[in-house]
Amino acid sequence: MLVLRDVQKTDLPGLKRLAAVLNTVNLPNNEETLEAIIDKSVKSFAGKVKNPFEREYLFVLEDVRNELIIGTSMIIAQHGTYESPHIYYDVSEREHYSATIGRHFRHKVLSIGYNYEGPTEIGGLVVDPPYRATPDKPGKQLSFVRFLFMAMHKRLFRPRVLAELLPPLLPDGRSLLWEACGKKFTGLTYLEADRLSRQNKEFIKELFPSSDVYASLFPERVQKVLGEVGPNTKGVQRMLERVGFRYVERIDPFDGGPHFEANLADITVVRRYRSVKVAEEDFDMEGDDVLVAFERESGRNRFRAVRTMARLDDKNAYLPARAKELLDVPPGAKVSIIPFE
Ligand SMILES: NC(=[NH2+])NCCC[C@H](N)C(=O)O
Repeated sequence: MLVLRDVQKTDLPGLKRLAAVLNTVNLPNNEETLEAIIDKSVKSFAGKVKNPFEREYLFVLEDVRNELIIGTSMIIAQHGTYESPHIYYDVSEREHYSATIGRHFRHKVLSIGYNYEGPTEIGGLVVDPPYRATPDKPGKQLSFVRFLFMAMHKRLFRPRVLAELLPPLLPDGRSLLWEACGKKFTGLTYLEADRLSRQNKEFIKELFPSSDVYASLFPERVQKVLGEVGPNTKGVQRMLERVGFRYVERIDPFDGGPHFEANLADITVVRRYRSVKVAEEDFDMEGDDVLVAFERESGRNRFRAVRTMARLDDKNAYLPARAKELLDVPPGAKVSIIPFE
């Protein structure tokens, strides 16, 4: 069985193993970066980062049979601050018409934009390949646990939630949009720029053209990837759409990956969030597929959640003994629940 929980300092080797097999920007394969992410998350869960909007939470999914970390996901309480704005391209359409020669054009125009009080961002979703597409649905668990956590702590998050989705990339990891645009203004490779942008965004603001860019100037195959997701991200896109996220006509200024957003309060599973007491009796038969979380006030590993069958009435949740054991929750304690369907 699988358990979702807040990352611990002791998870570093587990995360390194995962980062090494995946080699993705979502989980950088670099010890110092991983350490910094863990440290920030531990402080965030413990409330030791004073300003809630500076918190960043890393969830891990652990296979309890072999204690392997098989995936991660993140919540960044606010993406885009005064020191480090969230940068994007607004995608709009502009029409040109000449009466004298009778020509009409519809152009796609990219306009650079900045958010200084940005939305809450969900990201960093990775799953160990052998576990993908298994009946436990680890990817969906890691995605939904963020909605569960945000539903439990709405005041700690912004009213808008953003997901920046990965675009299709070339087999060698380059981006078609970057080759046609960003590279010409920065002199950097996509990988260099992507890495640098995690610490420093000044160079984007200074070097990217501040005026609008007509996408019509790009080769056809570049225009085609604007706002498209890569083949491995199609499932994520569908899942986000099912819970209420929409493409907001914004893309990543480097690679053209689309931005999907929703109001936190409107996300379907957030609306159906419930907080109830754990019943004395075990779960019997009829029930629903849910994600249940139990949170402790103090100590390490404050947050735990599992996917399980459960029956709910007005005040109580009837949980299988195994789920209670994995959550380490006593009868009568309050648990938080969202549907998993
Ligand atoms: N793929 C990238 N690194 N894009 C550049 C940064 C864009 C991102 N929205 C930010 O403001 O942080």
